[in-house]
Amino acid sequence: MVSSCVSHLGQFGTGLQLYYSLFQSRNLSDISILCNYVNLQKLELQHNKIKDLSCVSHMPYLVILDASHNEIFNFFGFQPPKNLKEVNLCHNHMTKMKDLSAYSSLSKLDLDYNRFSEISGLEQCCRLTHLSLAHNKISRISGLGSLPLTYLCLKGNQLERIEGLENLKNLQVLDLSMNSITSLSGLQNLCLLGSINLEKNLFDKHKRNYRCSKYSYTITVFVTCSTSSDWQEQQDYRLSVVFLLQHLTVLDQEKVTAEEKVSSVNKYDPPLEVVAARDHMTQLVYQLNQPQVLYDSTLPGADSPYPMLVLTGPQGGGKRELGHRLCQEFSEYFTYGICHTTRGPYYGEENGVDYHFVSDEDFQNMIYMGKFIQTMHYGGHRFGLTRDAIEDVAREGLACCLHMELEGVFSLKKSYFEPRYILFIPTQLEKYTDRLKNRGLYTPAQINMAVSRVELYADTNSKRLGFFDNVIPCADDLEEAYQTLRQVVKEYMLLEEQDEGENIRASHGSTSIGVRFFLFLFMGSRY
Ligand SMILES: Nc1ncnc2c1ncn2[C@@H]1O[C@H](COP(=O)(O)OP(=O)(O)OP(=O)(O)O)[C@@H](O)[C@H]1O
Repeated sequence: MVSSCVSHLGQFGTGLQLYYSLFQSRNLSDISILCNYVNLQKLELQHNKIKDLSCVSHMPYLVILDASHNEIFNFFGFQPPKNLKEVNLCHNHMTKMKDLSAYSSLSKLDLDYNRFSEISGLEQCCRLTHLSLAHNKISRISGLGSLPLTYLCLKGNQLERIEGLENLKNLQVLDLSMNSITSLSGLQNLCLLGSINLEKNLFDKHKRNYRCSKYSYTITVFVTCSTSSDWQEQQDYRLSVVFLLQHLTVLDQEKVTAEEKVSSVNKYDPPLEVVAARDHMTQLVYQLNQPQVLYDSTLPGADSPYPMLVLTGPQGGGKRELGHRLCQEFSEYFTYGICHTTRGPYYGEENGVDYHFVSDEDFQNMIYMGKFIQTMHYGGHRFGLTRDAIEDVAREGLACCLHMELEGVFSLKKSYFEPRYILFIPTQLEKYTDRLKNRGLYTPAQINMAVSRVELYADTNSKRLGFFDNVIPCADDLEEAYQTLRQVVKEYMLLEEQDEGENIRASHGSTSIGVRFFLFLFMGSRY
């Protein structure tokens, strides 16, 4: 039978000089006669009843072997042809893989529809770029080491976790559909992955926390059922995968759109502008829903806006202490605007002095009541500046001094207030870290977050010219920073060092007149 096939099919060259041979669907079981065809380079044996491939040992030039849809039990039961590149052994009866290090040219291996329960013996196949093991009985991804795989299909197995892929740096296409996977964890480092199929798995409503490498935010990704018919859940699921795998172009056989990419970033790691715009919009909408109150003390005048000083910088870097000292020294001109927070008071902090300490519920109600100009989440707590806080200061004829994180600054910049923004930036990270540790208030994670945000401030300063009105480096000793701060503030106020006290007091008598004059200078000198 085989010899008649050989004589009829695919023969070129003469006699035993056969390069390409095709024996599809011939009901063949014994192909031992092929031992004589030593020059074969491509052999197609699919849809037969072949059990034994040992004749391949006699084909040193074989490059492509297709023995799919046969009855083979023995995995690679032949001596390695030196140049064997592509092997298809799908739809056979193989159960155990063996060491393939001798098959060093192997680049494509199809083993779908067998009975393998474990991936092994492939680690040394340093040219293997395509591996398909769909519809086997594999329950763990292992044995892939750092293969140069660009394509990996493990569809229809018994996988519960995504693991063992972290070193597949070249992976571009991954099919894990029809398994029992419940979490996306394990996909994080696949930065070249362009196409993934996760259909028909067991993702349910588990919350997963991923650390965003950039600024060490912890974001929560909701992994929802990919087979769910609920549109919103489906959207959340897609966005969370797209966020995790930023090079993705195809997800579950559907093209990933540019809109999805933007939405995923805006959802899970929004740029500061987006956070600020959302916060501003929220506060504005709730304010507009309330009866309008005229806040006359802080309304921008014809010549100048209401003066405010905003001290910003990473947590615990010194801005609060410096601000307090400034308000004490220049108490006739500045006082602190008191923000609201949902965090509990630290030892020594007083309600209504350091913050208004409120519950989450009260804070939320205040948002609904349109009380806030800006709010922000920080370290698991909420912080917010109300219009009343500024108004209380303004009614005393004083300028308002505030401290806040960068997101607050972005948000405040969208309002009609036009403060001076002074950035305090730690210059020695080690000392800044020690300072945070010594305060004894923060967990290691909080310290890491605060320290990692120094870069965010520095980046904002270097990329946005004029975003901060002044930048004051903060070394370990805050004295120098304070002297710079007072100098800066005096320059705003157009005060000369030698006669500052008399000058202002003598010229303007009462505090409020003095302040009004100072306010004019304060804001006017800016433009
Ligand atoms: N309304 C607000 N908007 C944005 N950020 C705010 C607001 N109020 C306070 N913050 C900032 O939130 C961060 C956390 O506030 P918290 O009072 O817990 O800080 P802290 O540990 O006392 O450190 P710091 O000495 O920098 O204030 C600080 O950087 C603070 O300046």
